[in-house]
Amino acid sequence: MDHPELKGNVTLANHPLIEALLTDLRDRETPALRFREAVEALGHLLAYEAIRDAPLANETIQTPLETMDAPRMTQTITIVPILRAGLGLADGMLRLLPGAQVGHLGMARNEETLEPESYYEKLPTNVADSLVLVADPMLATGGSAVAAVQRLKELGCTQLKFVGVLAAPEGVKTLTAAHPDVPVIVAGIDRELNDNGYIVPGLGDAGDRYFGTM
Ligand SMILES: O=P(O)(O)OC[C@H]1O[C@H](OP(=O)(O)OP(=O)(O)O)[C@H](O)[C@@H]1O
Ligand SMILES: O=c1cc[nH]c(=O)[nH]1
Ligand SMILES: [Mg+2]
Repeated sequence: MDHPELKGNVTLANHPLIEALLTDLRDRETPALRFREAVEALGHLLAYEAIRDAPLANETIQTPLETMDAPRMTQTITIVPILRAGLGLADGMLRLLPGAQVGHLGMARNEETLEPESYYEKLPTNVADSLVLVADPMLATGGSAVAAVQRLKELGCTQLKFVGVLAAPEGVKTLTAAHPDVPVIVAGIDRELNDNGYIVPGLGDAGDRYFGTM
């Protein structure tokens, strides 16, 4: 499928593993345990894509055979899940980036207005000096992602990326228009939003399916 929103800073991470995991998430028959595993595995794979351009610095190390200069990642990374659904994605990302720090932003979408309402914030004091990976599986209207990035910019963050699983074209457009400097990495872009602000065909309510709160 052609995705006109795939331009500039938007990456559709494609790999057979990613596509198959996304199908598991979409399938209404997928049990909660498998849904959680698949979200976490996608966090792992999407983090791999998100740090593709991370800077490296050489360090002198000793192999069992000789001395050599070898690259290490030097950048501090902060993973910021948007609660609740971002938590599972962030867990998978952390498995790939065990040295990362984690900040939390609590946001709930008002079911009538579809506007995000902020209810919690806890971020590392040095967040502004780090590469911040905002994690939320769903980019629907884009309201939650725009507000999260806005808040992180208010705190001085300049290196931000949004990592998501499934987006609606509307969400991609809104996020990239509001924050053209922020790369967006997603596993899928669906057809549209329905009248209730759900992504279709989609996967339903990610937070409810992950936590079993249907
Ligand atoms: O792009 P938007 O239109 O803002 O919608 C996306 C948001 O909606 C969902 O969260 P929700 O508010 O349902 O909270 P939850 O994760 O606690 O279920 C999802 O996890 C995103 O945060
Ligand atoms: O389809 C959607 C839209 C917003 N949030 C979800 O969890 N799913
Ligand atoms: Mg929800």
